Amino acid sequence: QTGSANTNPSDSADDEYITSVSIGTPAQVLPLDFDTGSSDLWVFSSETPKSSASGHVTYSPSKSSTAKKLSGSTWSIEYGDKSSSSGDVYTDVVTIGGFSVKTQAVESATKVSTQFVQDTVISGLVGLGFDIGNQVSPRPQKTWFSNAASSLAEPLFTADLRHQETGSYNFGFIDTSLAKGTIGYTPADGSEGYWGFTATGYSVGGAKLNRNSITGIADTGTTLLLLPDNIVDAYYNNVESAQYDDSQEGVVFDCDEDLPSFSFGVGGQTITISGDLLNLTPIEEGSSTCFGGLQSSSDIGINIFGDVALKAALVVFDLGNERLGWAQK
Ligand SMILES: Cc1nn(C)c(C)c1CC(=O)Nc1ccccn1
Repeated sequence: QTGSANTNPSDSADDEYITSVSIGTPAQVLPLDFDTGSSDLWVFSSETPKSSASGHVTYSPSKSSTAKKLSGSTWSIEYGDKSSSSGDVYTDVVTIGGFSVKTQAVESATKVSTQFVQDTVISGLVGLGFDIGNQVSPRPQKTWFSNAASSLAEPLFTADLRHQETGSYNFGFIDTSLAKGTIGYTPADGSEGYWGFTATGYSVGGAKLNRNSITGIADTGTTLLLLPDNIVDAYYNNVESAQYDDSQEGVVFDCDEDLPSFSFGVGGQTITISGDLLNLTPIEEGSSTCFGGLQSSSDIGINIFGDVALKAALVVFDLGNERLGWAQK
């Protein structure tokens, strides 16, 4: 068996990617953010304070004949950007891309931070990280993919995120036609809950790859490519108008700059992110100053290959072989 779901950028800056997920009987369809950087499936629900839920599509377990309360279970999660949510837990049928998991833990939010309240285009997250990262207490729950893996043709999924166009999450199979290059594989480290890996080197503007390795995570739930200061500086030294903008908390530059590409080596392949993908968006509507897709990870403590990097590749999240595959798109 397999599953295939389309995913769409949430806005003109490709801030997030929205995928429709069916929950319950009859189906309640919610727009969710698939996040390989976390391991909880949580949703805005009938239990979310009305003021917080305003503008969001919500899940009502009481309207689902297959919903069951997981008595005594609660959850609470805080993301790296300090956004957070918490609540209680139901099990229900969850269908993604035509594949159904009958008894999936659906974490219902009774509390959500302002970042989520304001982000009305999504109704929650689908964690696609490793089960060890799940935040349900007292008994941690499995992710949707973990529950699905044993029934899928192959225990893997792929992410094909695109700039301003429809992409896909495929489960149980690899559509190699989505990629231009060969898929290179490298070991994945799931010990922290997310998909950790090491890139073997990098280069700016088509130069030869150096051999400075970068250890980080492949994170569909984070917008940016977040790397150490030395790499960020090496990149923006090639961008004449680049400067750090305190209010934007990142490097900005003139929108009409011709940005260099950024490449990294992984699994014997080279993934090149075009300069266009590294110009994220004007800092404000109509501004001629743009915000960079590559920013510093130095105060985060972890390097994150977020959507800006993932958009350049077809990425295979191979749980069965504990490895990540990358192919140029
Ligand atoms: C770890 C980290 N530090 N900082 C500054 C950022 C932005 C991150 C990544 C992060 O928070 N991603 C996220 C946020 C909400 C939902 C899903 N993923």
